[in-house]
Amino acid sequence: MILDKLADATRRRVEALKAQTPPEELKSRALAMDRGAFPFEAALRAPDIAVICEVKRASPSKGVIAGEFPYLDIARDYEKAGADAVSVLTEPDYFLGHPDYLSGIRAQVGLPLLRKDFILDDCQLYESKLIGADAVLLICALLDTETLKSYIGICDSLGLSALVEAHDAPEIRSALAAGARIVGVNNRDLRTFQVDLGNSVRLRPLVPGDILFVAESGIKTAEDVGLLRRAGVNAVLIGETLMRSGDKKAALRELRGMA
Ligand SMILES: O=C(O)c1ccccc1NCC(=O)[C@H](O)[C@H](O)COP(=O)(O)O
Repeated sequence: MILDKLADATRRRVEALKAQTPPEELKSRALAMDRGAFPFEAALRAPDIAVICEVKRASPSKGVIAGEFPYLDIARDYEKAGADAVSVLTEPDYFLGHPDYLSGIRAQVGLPLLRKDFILDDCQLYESKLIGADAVLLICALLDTETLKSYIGICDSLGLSALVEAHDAPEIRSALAAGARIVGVNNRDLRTFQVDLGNSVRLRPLVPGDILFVAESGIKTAEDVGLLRRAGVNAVLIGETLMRSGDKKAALRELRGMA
């Protein structure tokens, strides 16, 4: 299954990161940074459904999405188009991402930034803070409840928000037991790559109203966003649809049903 391959590749990157910089040094440098005021969470509490726009070059399900990849222009276009936050894929092996994409975007874009990667070790949380992330993705299928809880605690100490991703009811229960303040439901089944927006709609009632709910993956039209808005979703995370659009502003207006 793809998650096993992603986890194996991540473990190799974690070893390389630790060989490059001792974990204690990563930790002390990250903790010395300003903690901030959790801008990612604030952005998701928008009056209408918030849109997190993703900078995504390739994916395991779709292969290369963007042959040309002017990631700074893409992120700046998202900001000009009225995105609420930007998600940046930094995973190099299957998504052709890089941590430098996030730090480069941080230098030029004022929106809250989500680091989209596969976190398996606390040193990646410190690294995420150091490269300029405001939020990280924690995936229930990769982390047990105790580890999620511990990582959310580290995120809190750094001023990072944690988007805790679930795909089914047991994973939602694990996310909530770990203290997640933002739960993301992935509409893509990572075993089959089948997308079903009904997954977010069905799981929405399991998450209390004071916890932010993000619907992730496979969102293509204003009708999709409307369905999720009516289901009480706080935010949508959209990658491929926006990446394939030449006019980000028009695409975002269209998705929000404002065209
Ligand atoms: O996108 C994939 O193929 C994928 C495969 C395995 C693990 C994660 C994957 N995607 C990460 C994401 O969460 C999406 O990039 C994000 O939700 C946006 O999805 P989309 O709008 O469908 O590009």
